Amino acid sequence: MQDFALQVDGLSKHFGSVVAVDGVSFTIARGATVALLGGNGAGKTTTLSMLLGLLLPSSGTIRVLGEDMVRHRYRVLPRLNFSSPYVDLPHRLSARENLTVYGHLYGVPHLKARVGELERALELSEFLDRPVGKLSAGQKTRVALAKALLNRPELLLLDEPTASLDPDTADWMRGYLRDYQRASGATILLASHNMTEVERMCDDVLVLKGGRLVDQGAPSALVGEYGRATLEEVFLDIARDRRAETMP
Ligand SMILES: Nc1ncnc2c1ncn2[C@@H]1O[C@H](COP(=O)(O)OP(=O)(O)OP(=O)(O)O)[C@@H](O)[C@H]1O
Repeated sequence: MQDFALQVDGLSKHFGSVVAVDGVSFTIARGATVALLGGNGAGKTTTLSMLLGLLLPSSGTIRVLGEDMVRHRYRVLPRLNFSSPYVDLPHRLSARENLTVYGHLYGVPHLKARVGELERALELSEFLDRPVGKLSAGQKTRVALAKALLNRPELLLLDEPTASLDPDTADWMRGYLRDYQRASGATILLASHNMTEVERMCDDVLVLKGGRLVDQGAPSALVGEYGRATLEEVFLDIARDRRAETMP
């Protein structure tokens, strides 16, 4: 039997009359790197929030690392982590204090050494002792990624992980995440609007539109299926409902 990091079945989320996620089902094998794609308002952040146990689904089931997320999320939460530009770290605490507080919350052993490891790996030294509220957007993103890696998660959920990074730092960060994934065997699910990033990092993509899963597959397979040269063009076809015109 295949070992899944994520098994999602019939997942929906309604906010009053707004249907943010509408009957989404997918599985992600352990060790895969998968992208959640979709235009603004497609339901990516809502889906990630449900996978993290931050939002309760209106219906459907989620199994994370084999555990039912609604009934047993406390069993599985120590084994995953996330970063999101929409979740701020406490502003008055320095980056080091933030990492230390979160490290204690996650019960990270040898915490000082782990923060030191991440400081070196993610090159945080220059701003580690500054208040997070005073950091640039890109520096905050790096601290948020360090926070997400503190407990060496088996499942890493990343919402636009490189959105505020300059192209050089973004490229380096992608390399770091790929190395982490290879060394640890972790599974990564990332929401991104950067198609080049997705083509470089991801084994598979899940495409959401209006809360529904409208397509999925390996980036190269989708590019071939749509008769396009890049994933960016596939994305535009899906966003603009051009699939029928491009398919034989
Ligand atoms: N708490 C809420 N109350 C009402 N509607 C909500 C709430 N959260 C999300 N929505 C709506 O649900 C839909 C999906 O939003 P979501 O944030 O998941 O989209 P997204 O794919 O992450 O978009 P983006 O790329 O713009 O970040 C949107 O129409 C949004 O307005």
